[in-house]
Amino acid sequence: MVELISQHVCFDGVQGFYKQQSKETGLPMTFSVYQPPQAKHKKVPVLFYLAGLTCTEETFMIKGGAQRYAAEHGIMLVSPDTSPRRTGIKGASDSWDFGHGAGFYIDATQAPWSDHFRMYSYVVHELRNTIINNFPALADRIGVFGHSMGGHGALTLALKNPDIYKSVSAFAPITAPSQCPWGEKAFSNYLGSDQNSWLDHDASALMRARKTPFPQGILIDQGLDDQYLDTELLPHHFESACWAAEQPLTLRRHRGYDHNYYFISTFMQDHIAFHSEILHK
Ligand SMILES: N[C@@H](CCC(=O)N[C@@H](CS)C(=O)NCC(=O)O)C(=O)O
Repeated sequence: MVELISQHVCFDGVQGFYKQQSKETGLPMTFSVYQPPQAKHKKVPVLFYLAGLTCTEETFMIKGGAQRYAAEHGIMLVSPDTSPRRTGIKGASDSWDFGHGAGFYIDATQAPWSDHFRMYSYVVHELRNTIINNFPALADRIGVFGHSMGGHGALTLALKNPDIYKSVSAFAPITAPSQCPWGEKAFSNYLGSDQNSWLDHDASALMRARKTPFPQGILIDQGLDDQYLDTELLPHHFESACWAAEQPLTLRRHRGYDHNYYFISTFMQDHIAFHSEILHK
């Protein structure tokens, strides 16, 4: 059962915040949905947005500036929280880049995380079914995008499920988590020390093992003044993986922009248009 927390008219559509008891995480999960005005009369394509470290289901809806463009294109927006909350796991709130607010869109295999930190199955299966069953959503026209940790989530979820996600893009994604401090911290705790298991959640490694998974292209925007560019994000790894996989990639590097939502909102219009063109075909 989906519980409505609040809703607001926005660009003639409806911005809503919801809560649902999750079977995957075993806890109540919050999520947000923007229904464009077209959804009053017909089912519309759906675009999932996965946010970054420390964010919630509100961050993108408040700061991304996406609703105006989603209303123009007739696209529904869905954004989950970035992890289960109030897990009771010791230390889960101690750091900003791991635990609560940092689910990394994977299913943890290691205790004590594995009971609740199941964001991959929650987003790919449970939340998707919730949206299809409770909102005017077209089940076969789903795209995914995200930022930073959520950019990693978008790329890996799409690469693992090209049958589900027809379009994928990202803002400043973590592209090779098995080779950066954020990813190493999360994966060693959630997945354990066997680094082979990490590669199944590493966008660059996944891309290298595929052949043109998204023939209509992938769009990535990256700020060149992003403080995490050379330590955590490493877009050149994904760029060379796409080259090896013959995957068309538009990777735009922007002088002056940093890691935050001022950067994201600047290029939001292009991302919504990119997804709309593929999802409406
Ligand atoms: N350590 C800092 C930075 C965390 C950070 O930059 N998070 C990014 C995602 S990796 C973000 O989107 N923050 C939310 C925001 O800018 O509103 C904090 O806790 O605020």
